[in-house]
Amino acid sequence: MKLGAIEAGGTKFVCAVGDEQFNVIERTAFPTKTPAETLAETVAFFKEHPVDAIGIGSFGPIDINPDSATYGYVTKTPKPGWQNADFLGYIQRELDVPTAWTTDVNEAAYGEAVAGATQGDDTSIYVTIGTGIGAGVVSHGGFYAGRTHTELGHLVMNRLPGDDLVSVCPFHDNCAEGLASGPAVNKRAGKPAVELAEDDPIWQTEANYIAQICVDLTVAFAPDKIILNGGVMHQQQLMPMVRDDFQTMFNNYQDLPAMTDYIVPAQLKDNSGIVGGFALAKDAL
Ligand SMILES: Nc1ncnc2c1ncn2[C@@H]1O[C@H](COP(=O)(O)OP(=O)(O)OP(=O)(O)O)[C@@H](O)[C@H]1O
Ligand SMILES: [Zn+2]
Repeated sequence: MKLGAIEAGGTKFVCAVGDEQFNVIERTAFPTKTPAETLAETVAFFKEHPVDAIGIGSFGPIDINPDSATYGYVTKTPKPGWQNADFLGYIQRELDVPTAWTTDVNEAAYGEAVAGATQGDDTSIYVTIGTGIGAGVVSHGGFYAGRTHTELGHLVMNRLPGDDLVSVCPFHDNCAEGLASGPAVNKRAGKPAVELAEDDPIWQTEANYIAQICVDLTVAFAPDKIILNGGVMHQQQLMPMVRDDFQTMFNNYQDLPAMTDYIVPAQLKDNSGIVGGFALAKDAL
Protein backbone atom coordinates (compact mmCIF):
# COMPACT_ATOMS: atom_id res chain seq x y z
CA MET A 1 0.00 0.00 0.00
CA LYS A 2 1.29 3.45 -0.92
CA LEU A 3 0.03 6.48 0.95
CA GLY A 4 0.04 10.02 -0.38
CA ALA A 5 0.26 13.26 1.59
CA ILE A 6 -0.11 16.89 0.60
CA GLU A 7 0.92 19.65 2.96
CA ALA A 8 -0.38 22.74 1.23
CA GLY A 9 1.07 25.89 2.72
CA GLY A 10 0.61 29.45 1.58
CA THR A 11 4.33 29.59 0.84
CA LYS A 12 5.11 26.09 -0.34
CA PHE A 13 3.47 22.79 -1.18
CA VAL A 14 5.00 19.52 0.02
CA CYS A 15 3.89 16.27 -1.64
CA ALA A 16 5.07 12.89 -0.44
CA VAL A 17 4.58 9.16 -0.86
CA GLY A 18 4.91 6.87 2.14
CA ASP A 19 4.57 3.25 3.13
CA GLU A 20 2.10 1.83 5.63
CA GLN A 21 4.53 2.58 8.48
CA PHE A 22 4.56 6.23 7.34
CA ASN A 23 8.17 6.12 6.11
CA VAL A 24 8.74 8.71 3.40
CA ILE A 25 9.56 7.06 0.04
CA GLU A 26 9.32 10.09 -2.24
CA ARG A 27 9.05 13.74 -1.40
CA THR A 28 8.97 16.99 -3.32
CA ALA A 29 8.34 20.64 -2.47
CA PHE A 30 7.58 23.62 -4.68
CA PRO A 31 6.47 27.22 -4.17
CA THR A 32 2.75 27.94 -3.98
CA LYS A 33 1.86 29.79 -7.19
CA THR A 34 -1.59 30.02 -8.77
CA PRO A 35 -4.01 27.16 -8.11
CA ALA A 36 -3.83 26.11 -11.78
CA GLU A 37 -0.03 25.83 -11.73
CA THR A 38 0.34 24.43 -8.24
CA LEU A 39 -2.43 21.84 -8.40
CA ALA A 40 -1.17 20.69 -11.81
CA GLU A 41 2.29 20.24 -10.33
CA THR A 42 0.77 18.28 -7.44
CA VAL A 43 -1.17 15.99 -9.76
CA ALA A 44 1.90 15.46 -11.97
CA PHE A 45 3.85 14.26 -8.92
CA PHE A 46 1.20 11.71 -7.97
CA LYS A 47 0.79 10.53 -11.59
CA GLU A 48 4.52 9.80 -11.59
CA HIS A 49 4.34 8.21 -8.11
CA PRO A 50 0.87 6.61 -7.81
CA VAL A 51 -0.70 6.14 -4.37
CA ASP A 52 -3.79 4.36 -3.01
CA ALA A 53 -5.14 7.32 -1.07
CA ILE A 54 -4.16 10.91 -0.30
CA GLY A 55 -4.40 12.94 2.89
CA ILE A 56 -4.52 16.69 2.30
CA GLY A 57 -3.87 19.44 4.81
CA SER A 58 -4.38 22.89 3.35
CA PHE A 59 -3.83 26.50 4.30
CA GLY A 60 -7.13 28.24 4.67
CA PRO A 61 -9.71 29.17 5.37
CA ILE A 62 -11.12 26.04 3.74
CA ASP A 63 -14.59 24.51 3.50
CA ILE A 64 -14.68 21.33 5.59
CA ASN A 65 -18.44 20.78 5.56
CA PRO A 66 -19.20 17.72 3.38
CA ASP A 67 -22.77 18.97 2.85
CA SER A 68 -21.63 22.29 1.43
CA ALA A 69 -21.56 23.04 -2.31
CA THR A 70 -18.04 24.36 -1.86
CA TYR A 71 -16.73 21.46 0.24
CA GLY A 72 -13.03 21.03 -0.45
CA TYR A 73 -12.53 24.61 -1.58
CA VAL A 74 -10.07 27.13 -0.27
CA THR A 75 -12.50 29.95 0.53
CA LYS A 76 -11.88 33.52 1.69
CA THR A 77 -8.07 33.55 1.70
CA PRO A 78 -6.07 36.73 1.02
CA LYS A 79 -3.69 34.57 -1.03
CA PRO A 80 -3.99 35.89 -4.60
CA GLY A 81 -5.81 33.56 -6.98
CA TRP A 82 -6.88 31.07 -4.32
CA GLN A 83 -10.25 32.56 -3.36
CA ASN A 84 -12.86 29.87 -3.98
CA ALA A 85 -10.38 27.43 -5.52
CA ASP A 86 -11.72 23.87 -5.80
CA PHE A 87 -8.62 22.16 -4.39
CA LEU A 88 -10.10 18.82 -3.34
CA GLY A 89 -12.37 18.47 -6.37
CA TYR A 90 -9.45 18.96 -8.74
CA ILE A 91 -7.37 16.30 -6.96
CA GLN A 92 -10.28 13.85 -6.92
CA ARG A 93 -11.08 14.36 -10.60
CA GLU A 94 -7.47 13.99 -11.70
CA LEU A 95 -6.33 11.18 -9.42
CA ASP A 96 -9.48 9.23 -8.53
CA VAL A 97 -8.33 7.81 -5.18
CA PRO A 98 -9.85 8.13 -1.70
CA THR A 99 -8.94 11.42 -0.08
CA ALA A 100 -9.01 13.09 3.31
CA TRP A 101 -9.33 16.86 3.62
CA THR A 102 -8.48 19.06 6.56
CA THR A 103 -6.46 22.13 7.57
CA ASP A 104 -2.65 22.17 7.44
CA VAL A 105 -2.43 22.44 11.22
CA ASN A 106 -4.92 19.63 11.82
CA GLU A 107 -2.86 17.43 9.51
CA ALA A 108 0.31 18.22 11.45
CA ALA A 109 -1.48 17.73 14.76
CA TYR A 110 -2.61 14.30 13.55
CA GLY A 111 0.92 13.35 12.47
CA GLU A 112 2.29 14.13 15.92
CA ALA A 113 -0.65 12.30 17.53
CA VAL A 114 -0.17 9.08 15.56
CA ALA A 115 3.63 8.99 15.45
CA GLY A 116 5.15 11.91 17.34
CA ALA A 117 5.13 13.89 20.56
CA THR A 118 1.45 13.35 21.43
CA GLN A 119 1.12 9.61 20.76
CA GLY A 120 -1.20 8.11 23.34
CA ASP A 121 -2.74 11.43 24.36
CA ASP A 122 -6.54 11.65 24.12
CA THR A 123 -6.52 15.36 23.39
CA SER A 124 -3.57 17.25 21.96
CA ILE A 125 -2.96 20.56 20.28
CA TYR A 126 -0.35 21.44 17.67
CA VAL A 127 0.51 25.12 17.38
CA THR A 128 2.69 26.55 14.63
CA ILE A 129 4.27 29.96 15.00
CA GLY A 130 5.61 30.76 11.56
CA THR A 131 4.51 33.08 8.79
CA GLY A 132 1.10 32.68 10.34
CA ILE A 133 -0.07 31.24 13.61
CA GLY A 134 -2.41 28.29 13.61
CA ALA A 135 -3.39 25.40 15.80
CA GLY A 136 -5.04 22.03 15.29
CA VAL A 137 -6.92 20.22 18.04
CA VAL A 138 -7.01 16.41 17.96
CA SER A 139 -9.50 14.93 20.40
CA HIS A 140 -10.33 11.25 20.73
CA GLY A 141 -9.08 10.47 17.23
CA GLY A 142 -10.90 13.32 15.46
CA PHE A 143 -10.44 17.03 14.93
CA TYR A 144 -12.32 19.63 16.87
CA ALA A 145 -14.60 21.45 14.41
CA GLY A 146 -17.70 23.52 14.76
CA ARG A 147 -19.54 25.61 12.19
CA THR A 148 -16.18 25.51 10.43
CA HIS A 149 -12.61 24.72 11.44
CA THR A 150 -11.03 26.64 14.30
CA GLU A 151 -9.05 29.85 13.70
CA LEU A 152 -6.88 29.74 16.78
CA GLY A 153 -4.22 32.00 15.31
CA HIS A 154 -6.66 34.85 15.85
CA LEU A 155 -7.13 34.44 19.60
CA VAL A 156 -7.30 37.86 21.24
CA MET A 157 -4.11 38.82 23.10
CA ASN A 158 -3.64 41.00 26.12
CA ARG A 159 -1.30 43.54 24.59
CA LEU A 160 1.76 44.12 26.78
CA PRO A 161 2.30 47.64 28.12
CA GLY A 162 4.68 49.49 25.84
CA ASP A 163 4.11 47.17 22.87
CA ASP A 164 2.88 49.57 20.21
CA LEU A 165 3.45 47.31 17.22
CA VAL A 166 0.90 47.84 14.47
CA SER A 167 -0.62 44.36 14.13
CA VAL A 168 0.37 42.43 11.00
CA CYS A 169 -3.11 40.86 10.86
CA PRO A 170 -5.27 42.88 8.46
CA PHE A 171 -8.38 42.01 10.47
CA HIS A 172 -7.38 42.40 14.14
CA ASP A 173 -5.36 44.88 16.16
CA ASN A 174 -4.58 42.48 19.00
CA CYS A 175 -4.64 38.89 17.76
CA ALA A 176 -1.97 36.22 18.19
CA GLU A 177 -0.98 36.18 14.52
CA GLY A 178 -0.97 39.97 14.39
CA LEU A 179 1.35 40.34 17.39
CA ALA A 180 3.38 37.13 17.59
CA SER A 181 3.82 35.54 14.14
CA GLY A 182 7.26 35.52 12.48
CA PRO A 183 6.45 38.66 10.46
CA ALA A 184 5.23 40.41 13.64
CA VAL A 185 8.53 39.65 15.41
CA ASN A 186 10.50 40.87 12.39
CA LYS A 187 8.45 44.05 12.30
CA ARG A 188 8.90 44.68 16.02
CA ALA A 189 12.65 44.10 15.63
CA GLY A 190 12.92 46.24 12.51
CA LYS A 191 15.13 43.51 11.07
CA PRO A 192 15.02 39.73 10.59
CA ALA A 193 14.43 38.18 13.99
CA VAL A 194 17.32 35.76 13.44
CA GLU A 195 19.63 38.75 13.85
CA LEU A 196 18.37 39.50 17.37
CA ALA A 197 20.47 38.50 20.37
CA GLU A 198 19.18 35.51 22.30
CA ASP A 199 18.48 37.74 25.32
CA ASP A 200 16.81 40.57 23.40
CA PRO A 201 13.70 41.79 25.32
CA ILE A 202 11.66 41.11 22.18
CA TRP A 203 11.83 37.41 23.07
CA GLN A 204 10.25 38.19 26.47
CA THR A 205 7.35 39.81 24.62
CA GLU A 206 7.13 36.89 22.23
CA ALA A 207 7.21 34.31 25.02
CA ASN A 208 4.44 36.17 26.85
CA TYR A 209 2.13 36.12 23.82
CA ILE A 210 2.84 32.45 23.14
CA ALA A 211 2.13 31.69 26.81
CA GLN A 212 -1.19 33.55 26.48
CA ILE A 213 -2.05 31.33 23.54
CA CYS A 214 -1.26 28.25 25.62
CA VAL A 215 -3.39 29.46 28.55
CA ASP A 216 -6.36 30.09 26.25
CA LEU A 217 -5.97 26.69 24.60
CA THR A 218 -5.70 25.05 28.01
CA VAL A 219 -8.93 26.52 29.36
CA ALA A 220 -10.81 26.04 26.08
CA PHE A 221 -9.81 22.48 25.20
CA ALA A 222 -8.23 20.88 28.30
CA PRO A 223 -5.54 19.15 26.23
CA ASP A 224 -3.12 16.56 27.58
CA LYS A 225 -0.29 18.29 25.75
CA ILE A 226 0.46 21.35 23.61
CA ILE A 227 3.09 21.18 20.88
CA LEU A 228 4.83 24.38 19.77
CA ASN A 229 6.42 24.26 16.31
CA GLY A 230 7.10 26.60 13.37
CA GLY A 231 9.96 28.86 12.33
CA VAL A 232 9.87 31.16 15.35
CA MET A 233 10.28 28.20 17.71
CA HIS A 234 13.74 27.63 16.22
CA GLN A 235 14.69 30.17 18.91
CA GLN A 236 15.66 27.61 21.52
CA GLN A 237 15.47 30.09 24.41
CA LEU A 238 11.72 30.58 23.88
CA MET A 239 10.41 27.23 25.13
CA PRO A 240 11.53 27.60 28.79
CA MET A 241 10.41 31.24 28.80
CA VAL A 242 6.97 30.27 27.52
CA ARG A 243 6.64 27.58 30.21
CA ASP A 244 7.58 30.06 32.95
CA ASP A 245 5.16 32.71 31.72
CA PHE A 246 2.44 30.09 31.31
CA GLN A 247 2.81 29.00 34.94
CA THR A 248 2.65 32.59 36.17
CA MET A 249 -0.48 33.34 34.11
CA PHE A 250 -2.27 30.05 34.72
CA ASN A 251 -1.59 30.36 38.45
CA ASN A 252 -2.16 26.66 39.21
CA TYR A 253 -5.80 26.95 38.21
CA GLN A 254 -5.80 23.22 37.42
CA ASP A 255 -3.38 20.38 38.07
CA LEU A 256 -1.36 19.93 34.93
CA PRO A 257 1.49 17.62 33.94
CA ALA A 258 5.03 18.90 34.54
CA MET A 259 5.63 21.83 32.19
CA THR A 260 8.32 19.88 30.29
CA ASP A 261 5.66 17.24 29.51
CA TYR A 262 2.89 19.73 28.80
CA ILE A 263 4.29 22.39 26.47
CA VAL A 264 6.64 20.49 24.20
CA PRO A 265 8.43 20.68 20.84
CA ALA A 266 7.30 18.60 17.85
CA GLN A 267 8.99 15.24 17.44
CA LEU A 268 8.57 14.84 13.71
CA LYS A 269 9.90 18.36 13.03
CA ASP A 270 9.42 19.07 9.32
CA ASN A 271 7.45 15.84 8.79
CA SER A 272 4.51 16.38 11.16
CA GLY A 273 2.22 17.39 8.30
CA ILE A 274 3.34 14.74 5.87
CA VAL A 275 3.04 11.91 8.40
CA GLY A 276 -0.40 13.24 9.36
CA GLY A 277 -1.34 13.17 5.67
CA PHE A 278 -0.23 9.53 5.40
CA ALA A 279 -2.27 8.62 8.47
CA LEU A 280 -5.35 10.42 7.14
CA ALA A 281 -4.88 8.68 3.78
CA LYS A 282 -4.74 5.31 5.52
CA ASP A 283 -7.93 6.16 7.43
CA ALA A 284 -9.60 7.11 4.15
CA LEU A 285 -9.02 3.63 2.70
N1 LIG B 1 15.37 31.00 13.60
C1 LIG B 1 14.33 31.81 13.53
N2 LIG B 1 14.13 32.76 14.44
C2 LIG B 1 13.08 33.60 14.39
N3 LIG B 1 12.16 33.57 13.43
C3 LIG B 1 12.30 32.63 12.48
C4 LIG B 1 13.39 31.72 12.47
N4 LIG B 1 13.25 30.91 11.41
C5 LIG B 1 12.12 31.31 10.77
N5 LIG B 1 11.56 32.34 11.42
C6 LIG B 1 10.34 33.04 11.05
O1 LIG B 1 9.33 32.10 10.84
C7 LIG B 1 8.53 32.43 9.71
C8 LIG B 1 8.50 31.24 8.77
O2 LIG B 1 7.86 30.20 9.43
P1 LIG B 1 7.97 28.69 8.99
O3 LIG B 1 9.42 28.34 8.83
O4 LIG B 1 7.18 27.90 9.96
O5 LIG B 1 7.39 28.67 7.53
P2 LIG B 1 5.97 28.72 6.90
O6 LIG B 1 5.66 27.34 6.49
O7 LIG B 1 6.01 29.78 5.86
O8 LIG B 1 4.96 29.18 8.00
P3 LIG B 1 3.42 28.76 8.04
O9 LIG B 1 3.40 27.44 8.73
O10 LIG B 1 2.79 29.86 8.86
O11 LIG B 1 2.91 28.73 6.63
C9 LIG B 1 9.15 33.67 9.10
O12 LIG B 1 8.36 34.79 9.47
C10 LIG B 1 10.51 33.77 9.74
O13 LIG B 1 10.88 35.10 9.95
ZN1 LIG C 1 -6.12 38.24 13.35
